[in-house]
Amino acid sequence: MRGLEDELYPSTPGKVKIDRSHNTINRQFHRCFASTSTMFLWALFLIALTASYLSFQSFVDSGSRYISASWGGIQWEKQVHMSAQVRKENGFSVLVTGAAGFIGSHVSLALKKRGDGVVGIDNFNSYYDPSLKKSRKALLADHNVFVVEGDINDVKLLDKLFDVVPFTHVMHLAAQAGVRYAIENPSSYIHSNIAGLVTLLEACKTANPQPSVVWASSSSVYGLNDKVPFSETDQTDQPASLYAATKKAGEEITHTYNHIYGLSITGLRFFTVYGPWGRPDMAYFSFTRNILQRKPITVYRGKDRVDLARDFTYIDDIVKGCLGSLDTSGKSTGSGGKKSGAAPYRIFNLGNTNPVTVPTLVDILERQLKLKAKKNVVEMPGNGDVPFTHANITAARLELGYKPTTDLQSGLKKFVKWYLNYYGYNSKTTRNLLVM
Ligand SMILES: O=C(O)[C@H]1O[C@H](OP(=O)(O)OP(=O)(O)OC[C@H]2O[C@@H](n3ccc(=O)[nH]c3=O)[C@H](O)[C@@H]2O)[C@H](O)[C@@H](O)[C@H]1O
Repeated sequence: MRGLEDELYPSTPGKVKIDRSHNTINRQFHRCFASTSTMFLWALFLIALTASYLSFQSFVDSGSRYISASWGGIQWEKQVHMSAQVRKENGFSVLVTGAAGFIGSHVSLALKKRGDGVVGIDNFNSYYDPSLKKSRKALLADHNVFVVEGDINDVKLLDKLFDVVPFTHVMHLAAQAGVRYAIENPSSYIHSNIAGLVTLLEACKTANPQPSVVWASSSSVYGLNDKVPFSETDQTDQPASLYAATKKAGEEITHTYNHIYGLSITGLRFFTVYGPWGRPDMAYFSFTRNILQRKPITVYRGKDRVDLARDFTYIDDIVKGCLGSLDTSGKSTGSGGKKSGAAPYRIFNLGNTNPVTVPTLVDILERQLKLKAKKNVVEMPGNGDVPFTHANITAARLELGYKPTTDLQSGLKKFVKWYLNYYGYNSKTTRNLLVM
């Protein structure tokens, strides 16, 4: 008699026995029934296999975008405490979101250096090379800044952090950045820039004491505005990208939390920030990489062959603007989720006030790298870009003491120096590369 295992597998070809007994019909019926149930079992097995493969894939995908690292425990709390320790009179304890990001890591370091307590949070997503984020985290760890691996959408984590540390300020820099990537992955902008923002504001509103919040808006909110330079009072109701729309929505959402709960809010409209430890997705960074690797770069051009221009702003100037914002933010007025008076609501441009065209950016890089770029000049695709940006910084100058001091040439020099060093273009190799 064949066992269940035998029924699951077909007989060896060429070895099928012919059944000649008088019970043939009965046996054939059984055999037929057995082969149907075999097929059914196989089908079930395949469905289960496919389902587990798909769920494993989605686990891997989501895991690589939002690494859900574990947090909590005595040791973890100790690290958070240590990192939040204030080392000067009237210093702040600041929660920096997006601390392993470009601007976040620079701001965290500057705060720590002047004696404020800093705790970072970052989800280390894979929008660009997470190893660069890990290196920034390591750099911060060398300066006693602890970066918690977690997502700002994690309510329990935020509650825990506010439990452990009575943060005086939140510097909210975590976001899905990038103007053109929104075409590819719109939901990531909603996840970080809308849902994440609301989750964070909920935690801030409930915290006791309520922290003052300074957060990253963007020059992109000016969208199709053509009145130059861009002032904070200009219209911002014509965003050109989903990224810009989520940042504009952020300005409205933060206003609501200021109005209802008395949270002190300062929104900073950053203008194309660049510098060492920068973002690989941005033009100055990817142009440098491609030029060094002798790969072509694509230079976008506006209608009627007009060059695109940006008010490129150096990271150190932006850091000063962020610190100035924290220093002047004023207090939140609410407690236990209730407002007890009006709190400041402010928005500032942080730009350089000196727009430079993209071809000029390329010229500067060519000179500094001593290499010629292979340029493909194409018309700007309609995927969210705007033709130019130019900041009016009067308000920031008056209220924050903001005064940018680094022009594009000097800033790029520092960036290129960092880039060559970080990516191991040692002096010998670099000398080989520095041939026009
Ligand atoms: O101020 C902001 O709020 C935003 O600044 C930044 O956006 P952008 O000003 O668009 O910077 P970036 O991508 O470096 O492109 C610069 C120029 O190069 C052109 N560009 C770009 C890529 C390319 O391959 N070719 C090209 O010509 C391109 O057409 C553009 O003219 C941040 O990424 C964004 O997160 C947000 O913070």
